[in-house]
Amino acid sequence: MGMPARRARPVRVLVDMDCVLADFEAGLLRGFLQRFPGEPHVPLEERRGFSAREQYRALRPDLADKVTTVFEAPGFFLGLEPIPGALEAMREMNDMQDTQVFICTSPLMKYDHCVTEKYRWVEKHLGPQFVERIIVTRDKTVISGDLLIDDKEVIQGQEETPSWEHILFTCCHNQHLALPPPQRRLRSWSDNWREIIDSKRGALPLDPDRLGLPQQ
Ligand SMILES: Nc1ncnc2c1ncn2[C@H]1C[C@H](O)[C@@H](COP(=O)(O)O)O1
Ligand SMILES: [Mg+2]
Repeated sequence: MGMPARRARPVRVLVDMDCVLADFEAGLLRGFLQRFPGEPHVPLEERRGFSAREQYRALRPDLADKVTTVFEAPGFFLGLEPIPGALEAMREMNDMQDTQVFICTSPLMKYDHCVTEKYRWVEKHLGPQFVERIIVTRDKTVISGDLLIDDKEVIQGQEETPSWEHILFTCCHNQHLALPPPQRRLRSWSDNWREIIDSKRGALPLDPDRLGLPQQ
């Protein structure tokens, strides 16, 4: 008998929510302009850095609290528009063989509306089967997966070497960043996310069922 063949493990993909599935940045700007007309604002093409709060603070210190009131307000997260192509990609990914999809999102520290509305957003746009796939955590490094598709340029936490490869999802605030090799980007949901998932399959053990090998 040779080495026992092990059953294939599915590729596990963790997909961030804000700026990857739900258009946080467009919703924030729209909400800010409605709530504070006449105040200076940061157009999307001028956004730099993950924290909108810090960029508004740099524009004028009192704007930091003003912009924060927009995303802490009831209805903000539920009202976000889906990122183009995101819902179709999630459904297709979820139907792919040997692929597990989870939505991995961080709540605001002021979580009152945010957490419930994230669940309601997923149910509204993707349906109840995806509600079962939601992981809410302030620390994504302790969640195990093969890929994390996320717009935040640096993802840190308790685990120094997370199991996943971080794929940077392009968003207005990160589009100008030059990534250190070998970090990869997904430029939009029209970009080749299938190829990125498939690139992880070679590293996994082979499935004896498919090869006609004896099972353990
Ligand atoms: N671009 C952003 N600016 C400020 N705050 C943001 C931004 N994107 C997301 N957030 C908030 C909303 C979420 O509750 C947390 C974490 O988001 P995540 O997409 O899970 O990193 O921060
Ligand atoms: Mg995000």
